[in-house]
Amino acid sequence: MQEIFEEKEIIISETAPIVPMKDIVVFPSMLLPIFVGRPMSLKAVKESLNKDKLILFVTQKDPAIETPHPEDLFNVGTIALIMRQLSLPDGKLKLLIQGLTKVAIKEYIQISPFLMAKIIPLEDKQVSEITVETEALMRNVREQSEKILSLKGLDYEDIMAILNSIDEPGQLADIISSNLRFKLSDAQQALETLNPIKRLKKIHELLEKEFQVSSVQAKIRSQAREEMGKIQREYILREQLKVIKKELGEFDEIDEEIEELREKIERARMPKVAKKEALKQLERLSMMHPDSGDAHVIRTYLDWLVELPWQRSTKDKLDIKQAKKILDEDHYNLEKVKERILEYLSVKKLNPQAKGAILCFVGPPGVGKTSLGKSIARALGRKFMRISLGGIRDEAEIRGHRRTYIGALPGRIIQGLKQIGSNNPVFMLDEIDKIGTDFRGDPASALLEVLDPEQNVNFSDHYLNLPFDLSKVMFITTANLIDPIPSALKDRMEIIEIPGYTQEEKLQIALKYLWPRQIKQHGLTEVNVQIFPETISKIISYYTQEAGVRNLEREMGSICRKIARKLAEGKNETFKITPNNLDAYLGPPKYLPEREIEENEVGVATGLAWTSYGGEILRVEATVLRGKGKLMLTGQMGEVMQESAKAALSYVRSRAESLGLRDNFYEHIDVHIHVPEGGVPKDGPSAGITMAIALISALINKPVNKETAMTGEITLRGRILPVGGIKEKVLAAVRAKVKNIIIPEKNSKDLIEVPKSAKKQLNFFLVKNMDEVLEPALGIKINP
Ligand SMILES: Nc1ncnc2c1ncn2[C@@H]1O[C@H](COP(=O)(O)OP(=O)(O)OP(=O)(O)O)[C@@H](O)[C@H]1O
Repeated sequence: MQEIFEEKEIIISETAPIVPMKDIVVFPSMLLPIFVGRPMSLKAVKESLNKDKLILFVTQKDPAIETPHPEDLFNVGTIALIMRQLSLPDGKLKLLIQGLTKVAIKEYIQISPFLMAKIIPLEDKQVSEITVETEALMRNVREQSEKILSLKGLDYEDIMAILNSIDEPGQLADIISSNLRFKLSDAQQALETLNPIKRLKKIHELLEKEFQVSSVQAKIRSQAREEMGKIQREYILREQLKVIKKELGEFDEIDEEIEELREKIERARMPKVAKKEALKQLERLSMMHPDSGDAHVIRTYLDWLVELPWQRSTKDKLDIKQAKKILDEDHYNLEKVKERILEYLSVKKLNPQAKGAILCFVGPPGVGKTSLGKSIARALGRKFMRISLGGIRDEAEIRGHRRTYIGALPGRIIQGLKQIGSNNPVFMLDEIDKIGTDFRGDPASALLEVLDPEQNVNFSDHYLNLPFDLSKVMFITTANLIDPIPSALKDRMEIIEIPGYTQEEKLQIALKYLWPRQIKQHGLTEVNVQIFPETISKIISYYTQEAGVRNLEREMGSICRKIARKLAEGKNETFKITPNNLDAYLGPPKYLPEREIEENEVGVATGLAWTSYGGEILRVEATVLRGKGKLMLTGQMGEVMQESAKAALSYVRSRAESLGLRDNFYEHIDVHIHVPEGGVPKDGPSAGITMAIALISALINKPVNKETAMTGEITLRGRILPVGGIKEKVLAAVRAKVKNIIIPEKNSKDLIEVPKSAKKQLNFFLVKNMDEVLEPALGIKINP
């Protein structure tokens, strides 16, 4: 390269065309090949070739810019001579260039079609003498370069020969910079430093840093190589073993099975502990007789491990508007519940890590608890899984059996997750109010571990004997009644009550959801069959008696089946289902509206009960017989109900005088209280005031107003305490066509839940104590 300078003196003109460089800083002493492809650069090269073959290479501040403007370029670059050029088939040019001198850009005189600038040559400062210090610096720099090049595994001998031959500090710095590809900004800074000693010092620093990075890089590379080597070695050995066994005729299905399991373990993306355990068990399996019982146990265990969705999740859709649309599409009304679900999803959207509360839907059967769960899963884009906990008494149902048991299996939670194949489904646990406890452990406490966000990250199933992360699962529980839910579980859940539907609500649900769904499911259309709202009302009153709509849907299903058959038999007409021809489809009515009492009777009071099937009318009968002060209670009353009857009697005794009874009236009589229907067990304190009224009516021989229904717990002193299920009870009172309803004053807050249409049909008496009940029920007033 020296030769070029000597052959012909090069005069650098005042202007130069510019080629912007994306990823390299060109130094004066560099001889290097360059590819030019951008249109602006090709034009600049053409200009230079037409003139003096000199061209200015300036580096871009940001390599990502495709068409740089002056402000995108550094201000100092290197003028180079194009020594050779070669056109490539793709239109690019390959140049061989020799860096000549640094220049600073004074001003741009042209921007398009290529950049051109006025330039001022920059001279390095003179170094008068090479001091000992400089010499030492130069040696250090050479040594470091050698180390780095060798760490990078490059062929360094030629470069070192050049570096050793240079004794000018500035030139040494440039050659190193051009050969050791520093970061662009560092290399540019070196280019701009005109003091050669300072420049070399800067290079020294950069080399030091580079050395450290290269050492670490080399270490990582060798570790990776070692690791790969180990895996490859094992693989090769195993393959060889296979071949040898095959040659010897020993390779059989067992080895193949082990290999297959090993591959499955590798693919199952288990956490480290689980994988370690799986490989351990696989090793044991490979040493066992394949038909032994133990081998079978291990095989089943490994099958479970490899098929569990350890890391498999579905992606959540958290579009709240869309979720609302889906919930509305699937369910009529239920605004409160939907609102709560949307809030839950919104929190999830803002903070995906949030450990949301566990929702618990409580309500009678057929009110849509399960189908709400399904809608939530649909709205979130998750899978849906449902298991029923009704009647579970054994803890192992939840947590699995230890593997030592014959036929042991994981618990239902792990089973469900395997079945569904993702670790974040919406998981519905039905009938949480019906789990029991006995000598086989306490399933509720195992459930606590499942539901508690603090613990379920490491849920341990006895069968797996390994922690499984349940924290991504969205658990929803359902129950018919709140009270039987174990309180520790209740504390961890957010209870959302879904009370029964009114007649009107049922009608709307039937018209908008159930009927269209049924006709579609049976392959019918609106053309084949028409149903009238009055017909549906008749089905609701005469063919079903429920708080939900499940039986209603079933009855509609049977209508559709009958019509489908007729159509299939060739009857091509439009079937109109009217209240009058309903019998032809569903047979005679199954229920007649609740019996109305013909006239006011002595000793019969109308109470209101709340069962898991909704509200019901409850007639309480009391009779006074000659006797010795005995209290007889019949009609399968539970303990609480019996105590409540005793409290009612004690109240009557304490108010004997005001009621016009003798002080010791009870000494000569027996009292019998009966609650029909005798075959059905009943319990709870809410019939307290009803029993008291029936009793007083029998004692004072005054009939009870048949238009009045009542509910409330009574204390010994006649105070009236609030009771549950007010909405259901009010609805039952409306169905029974009574006019007045007596409820505890403390229950007034629950009336908000009661539909307005129902409230309009009743006179409400909100009472604080028993004395206030006497007037609407018996038409008597007593002094407090
Ligand atoms: N508000 C509603 N809007 C539309 N359909 C409803 C509504 N409520 C209930 N349903 C329908 O009633 C049927 C029964 O509901 P679902 O099976 O969800 O009841 P459930 O409350 O889970 O009962 P269980 O406690 O017995 O499991 C479903 O087909 C459901 O779609």
